[in-house]
Amino acid sequence: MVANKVLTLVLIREASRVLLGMKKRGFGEGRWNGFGGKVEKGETILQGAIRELREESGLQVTHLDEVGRLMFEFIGDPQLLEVHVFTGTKYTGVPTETNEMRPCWYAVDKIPLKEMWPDDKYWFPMFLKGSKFSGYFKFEGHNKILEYDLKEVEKLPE
Ligand SMILES: Nc1[nH]c(=O)nc2c1ncn2[C@H]1C[C@H](O)[C@@H](COP(=O)(O)OP(=O)(O)OP(=O)(O)O)O1
Ligand SMILES: [Mg+2]
Ligand SMILES: [Mg+2]
Repeated sequence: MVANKVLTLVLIREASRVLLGMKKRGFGEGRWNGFGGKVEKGETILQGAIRELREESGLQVTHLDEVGRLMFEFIGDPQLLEVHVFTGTKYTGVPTETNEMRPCWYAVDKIPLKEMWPDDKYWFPMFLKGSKFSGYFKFEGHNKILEYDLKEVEKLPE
């Protein structure tokens, strides 16, 4: 058995806009996404989310809410990605471009779904209306979803 790779994804939200970043390098390069990355040894998943947000956007938060749990399988890779999606509305600092991300606010009705991971078009609407969601996506390469399962949930799995 291979342990899942645990990742975070943070979406900072205001009433009518969401902060996204253009990923400049590495996994998901060239796509708009939330901020996040690998959870490191010795930190909780929430601490990892807060740290990655600061490292990649310059924003500081003390609190985030977990709103989504997404599992990704890539054909040929036995390791599943377990992505914990968080959101927050209160922050300090100014979004700042980093080596990894170029931040930009997007109006909630102008989310650039065609330039995001293909799964986002399924779950982003759930996120925007304030629901919690849990999903699984099976990818062939980075562009093609072979199958998926997604539902709104009252409570995220443990
Ligand atoms: N299918 C998918 N849909 C999506 O919306 N976000 C995804 C995704 N698959 C991965 N992600 C997110 C999760 C996480 O925020 C990011 C991948 O982590 P990163 O490569 O950014 O890790 P790090 O920021 O730790 O990078 P390094 O510090 O360079 O190792 O992409
Ligand atoms: Mg990252
Ligand atoms: Mg990292």
